[in-house]
Amino acid sequence: MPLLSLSAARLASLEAVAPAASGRVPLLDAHGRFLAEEVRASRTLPGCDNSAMDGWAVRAEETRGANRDQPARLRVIETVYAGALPTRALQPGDATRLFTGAPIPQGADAVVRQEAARATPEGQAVDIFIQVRPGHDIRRRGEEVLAGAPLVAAGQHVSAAVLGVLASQGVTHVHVRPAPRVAVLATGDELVRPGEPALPHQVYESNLVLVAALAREAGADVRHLSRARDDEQALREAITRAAPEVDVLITTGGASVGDKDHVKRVLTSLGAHFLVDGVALKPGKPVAVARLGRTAVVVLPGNPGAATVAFDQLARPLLLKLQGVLEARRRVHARLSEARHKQAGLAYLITATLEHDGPTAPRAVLRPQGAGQLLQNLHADGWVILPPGRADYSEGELVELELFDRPRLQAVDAAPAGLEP
Ligand SMILES: Nc1nc2c(c(=O)[nH]1)N[C@H]1C(S)=C(S)[C@@H](COP(=O)(O)OP(=O)(O)OC[C@H]3O[C@@H](n4cnc5c(N)ncnc54)[C@H](O)[C@@H]3O)O[C@H]1N2
Ligand code: MOO
Repeated sequence: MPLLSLSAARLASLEAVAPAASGRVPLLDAHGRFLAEEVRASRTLPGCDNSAMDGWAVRAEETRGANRDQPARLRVIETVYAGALPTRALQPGDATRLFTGAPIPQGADAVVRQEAARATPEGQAVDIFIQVRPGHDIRRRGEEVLAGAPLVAAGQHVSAAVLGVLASQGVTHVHVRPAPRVAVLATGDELVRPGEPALPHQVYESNLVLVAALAREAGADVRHLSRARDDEQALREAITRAAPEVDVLITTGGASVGDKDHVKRVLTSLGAHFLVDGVALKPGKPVAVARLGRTAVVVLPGNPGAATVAFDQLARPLLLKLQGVLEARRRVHARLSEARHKQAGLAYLITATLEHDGPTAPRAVLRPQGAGQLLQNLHADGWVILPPGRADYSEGELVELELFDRPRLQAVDAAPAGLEP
């Protein structure tokens, strides 16, 4: 199979999965999932004009000219707490004592907070020390949202903020799709389990925890972590054990062309159907995506830096699609901090930090890059994308940077045709 371009590989790999059926769950169980439905406001909020402060409801015109030396004296006709209703309308010269959240009585058009007034000892009257305008310290009915307005779109991540909004509407349950079940399998004879002694030629196995955490960040339920030797039989057994239990099996290592790189061969012998086998991408070129029975399989290269890029570009979209979500990262233009030479036929993704140093486009400061390295990923703002078709880039040249932060999320079925995932 020839190397696919990154965008072609993305589209091809998304064919490996379809969104799971959604179910209705209690609000808190939806935390961290993605909404499978649009939620509209069923209530207008606030539901009525109410006080933003503890104080007195007044007729604003009756505070004209009031100050500490010449307060406006008003008669207090009743006290209203949040959750109660006023029973009397304000007539000229009246005020109602009320507390934050209490409904505004008829006839009142402003609130004076209690620090700007003083009640007489018996509480029958109040001296107002400030002049207020109509609307002062009143939260207006509907100023937050009107019944029927869209609140949260399908595909949105259910954060604490989203849950708060839904609860404020009296919602108890929402539709979400279940977390995709994931297994991660690391291969490599040179790998040593963290915690055990490692000689200089040996490597601590770090991809299991790395990939499991990346999968969780994409909403997955990581069920199964395992390791296998670079041995066809051991790999066959490990894959056969893990795959049927999960929606997505992610392997790392043994993906390339070396004598001990058996993963793709073993998958083929088990009947896997490859949708992607190699991408014009660096790092991450050997990545593959296949279907093995009902399980999608993503074969990541063993180099941790390459595994990170390949996961981000192919496994993450696939996990999100299972949850009904299409993610589009924001892109900005930035000036390259240094010249770069690359292989012309490949797209390069290089971690970078953005530095805003003036009125022009920000600088993309490239992190030291190596497919085997991970430190480059710490504190990065995104990937600089150097597309295929060119080999040399000069310092200061404008390039595109894909930001990790605040991607746009949409429901898969709501995505307009032609939007590149
Ligand atoms: N002759 C060629 N050699 C290579 C090619 C090629 O096209 N022709 N491709 C290169 C590319 S690109 C990559 S990326 C690597 C990845 O290949 P593998 O997936 O087969 O990775 P391994 O050989 O198993 O390991 C590579 C490297 O990563 C370390 N590693 C592996 N697993 C882990 C782990 N779980 N935790 C930490 N580190 C791990 C391993 O020790 C190796 O250093 O192949 C190139 N070769
Ligand atoms: O994917 Mo490899 O990391 O390009 O060397």
